[in-house]
Amino acid sequence: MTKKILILHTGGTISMSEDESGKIKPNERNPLANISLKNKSELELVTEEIFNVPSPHMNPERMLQLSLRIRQAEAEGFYGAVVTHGTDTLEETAIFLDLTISSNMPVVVTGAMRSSNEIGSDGLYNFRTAIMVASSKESVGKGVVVVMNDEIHSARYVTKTHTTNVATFRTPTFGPIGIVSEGHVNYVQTIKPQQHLPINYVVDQVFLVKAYAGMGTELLRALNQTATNGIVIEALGAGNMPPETLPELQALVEHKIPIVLVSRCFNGIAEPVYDYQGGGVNLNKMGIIYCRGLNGQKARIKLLVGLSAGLSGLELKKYINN
Ligand SMILES: NC(=O)C[C@H](N)C(=O)O
Repeated sequence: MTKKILILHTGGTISMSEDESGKIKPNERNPLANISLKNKSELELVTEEIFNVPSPHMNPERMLQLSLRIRQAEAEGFYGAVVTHGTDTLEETAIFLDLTISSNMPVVVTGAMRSSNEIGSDGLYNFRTAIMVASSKESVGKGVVVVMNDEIHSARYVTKTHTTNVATFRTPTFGPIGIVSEGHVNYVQTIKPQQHLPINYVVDQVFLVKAYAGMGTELLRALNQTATNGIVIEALGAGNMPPETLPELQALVEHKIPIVLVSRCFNGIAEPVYDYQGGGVNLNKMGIIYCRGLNGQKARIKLLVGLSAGLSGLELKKYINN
């Protein structure tokens, strides 16, 4: 039976090319139109250019538009979906889709580090591999995955780790969930299921701040406003903050602005472990929410999705904790 795969192009280097001076620019015609597949007769590719933007131009409204299109695709009989995307914010869009699409349909996000006409361009290759993964029966029920450089990563934990290397996408702490080799899709691990919130609207004013040695109250005070819906802090080590920040953190908690804490460390999980002034035990008692295993930019998307679904108080805490 022919499998229908929805291809959603959003832009990024995968759709760009290099000019004579070596500058990378968007194209009128998407270079991925030239794809050739081994099992073409078994697949029907339906292509839509939903956006044509570099990924620093992505935002939660566009992520929502993508999510809504994919949710509709299942009802239209699609077997799977492939999203091509710029790599700079790919991990944010991927987790947004993962948190907001509740179906078992395979959804694969991919991109490229080299534009279409550069030597060693990885765009067409990643695109073809992504289609292979999206059409594999092994991918059903795996949630949203990111496929780059022959690796399959969960949308939840994958992150961009290098500015230019084609092996930039990595999953710190947990590793990839699978690989593609010799045309075969191999999953090697499954990750914990999570709650899906199929939202239809997104809130704004959710901020991300990084902690540093000697941090004071200035940045946090600037965010202590009625318009602020939530704050994610990339805290120190296992989840600690400099003591000088405590009065302003307390003021934010009193103003009922949700504060979510992750670690600024590349590996590991933030947890309330240390019982000193500014240590995690203190922060947890104050009502600051710990988010396990996500990096700052992903925790921000999770907080934004939770708030957009109308969660607050204990419900929000439970959602973020899991
Ligand atoms: N490799 C890439 O796709 C980077 C590009 N700046 C983008 O995110 O759109």
